[in-house]
Parts: sequence; structure tokens; C-alpha cells
Amino acid sequence: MEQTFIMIKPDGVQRGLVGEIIGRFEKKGFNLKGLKLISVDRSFAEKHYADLSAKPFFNGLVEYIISGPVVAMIWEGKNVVTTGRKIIGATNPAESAPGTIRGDFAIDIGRNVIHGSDSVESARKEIALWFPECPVNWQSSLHPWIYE
Ligand SMILES: Nc1ncnc2c1ncn2[C@@H]1O[C@H](COP(=O)(O)OP(=O)(O)OP(=O)(O)O)[C@@H](O)[C@H]1O
Repeated sequence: MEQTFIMIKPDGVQRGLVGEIIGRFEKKGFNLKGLKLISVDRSFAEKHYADLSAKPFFNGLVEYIISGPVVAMIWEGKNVVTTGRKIIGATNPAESAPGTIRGDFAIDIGRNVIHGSDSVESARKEIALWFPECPVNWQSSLHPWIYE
């Protein structure tokens, strides 16, 4: 089954949005396959955002991600990468629809609360980076109540 990497950024942790965000993914029907509260150092944050290293906001983005602990998660389910991005909302909260996480809880693009992988391939790379240990292997008993 498809997996995605979701990270609640330091502002989301500081603002007490962890339970709310996890609840949205759980209630949708996705399965939590990995979860940890972790502070990352500069070189790790630079590695995670390596694709954006040429962007003018790169240094600010790295400072933001290392400014406090983040919650790193693996979520699993059918189309979870694309649907996860829909649950999260547009990158710039000014353009995120109400009902999405960023639409409901964020104002500035540089404090947009959450990250979600943008493709199955990025999810694979990000899960390998953030969860080098083997995540717990379990299956939800709700499967037949969520999938036809
Ligand atoms: N113009 C900007 N100014 C400040 N920060 C920005 C800007 N554009 C993007 N960012 C930050 O960089 C992150 C990564 O940007 P990207 O273009 O990959 O968007 P995204 O894929 O929606 O976000 P994420 O990777 O966090 O899910 C954004 O979530 C945001 O925190």
C-alpha cells in the first residue's frame, strides 16, 4: 500500500496542533505506520530540503525547521500522497482552501505548519531519510470497513 511522509513543523508542535493533525489523517481512514518527535540539526534539514537549496528562502526554511522539535510520521493508504497533499492544502496558506490544515491553521508561507511528500518517489526517499530504523509492521483491523 502507498505511503507518504508527513512532518508537523516546529510551529505546528508549538501551537498544539499535533492531535488535531493526526486526527484528520486518522479520521480519513489512513493508517499511522511511523511516528516520532524529533529535533533535527542543520545538515539533516539541508538534506531534507536539498531540492530547494538554490531558492532565496532556503536559509530561512532551514532555520525554521531546526527552530524546535517536529513530529515525523509515515501514513499509509490508497492514494495517500495526493490525498495527503489535499488534506494539507496549498503551500501558501493565503491560497489554501478552508477545511485544509493550512487553510484552517496558517497565515504565512514560512509558517505553514506541515509538510507532506509531493510524489511517491519523494515519499520513499523521505521515509528512508527520517526512518532509517525499520518502522513497526502492523495492519489495521478496520481495512474492510474502509476499502471496498
Ligand atoms: N516563497 C517562500 N518563502 C518562504 N518559505 C517558502 C516559500 N516557498 C516555500 N517555502 C517554504 O518551503 C517549503 C517547501 O516548499 P515547496 O515549494 O516544496 O512546497 P510544498 O511542497 O507545499 O511544501 P512542503 O515541502 O513543506 O510540503 C514550504 O512548505 C514553505 O515552508
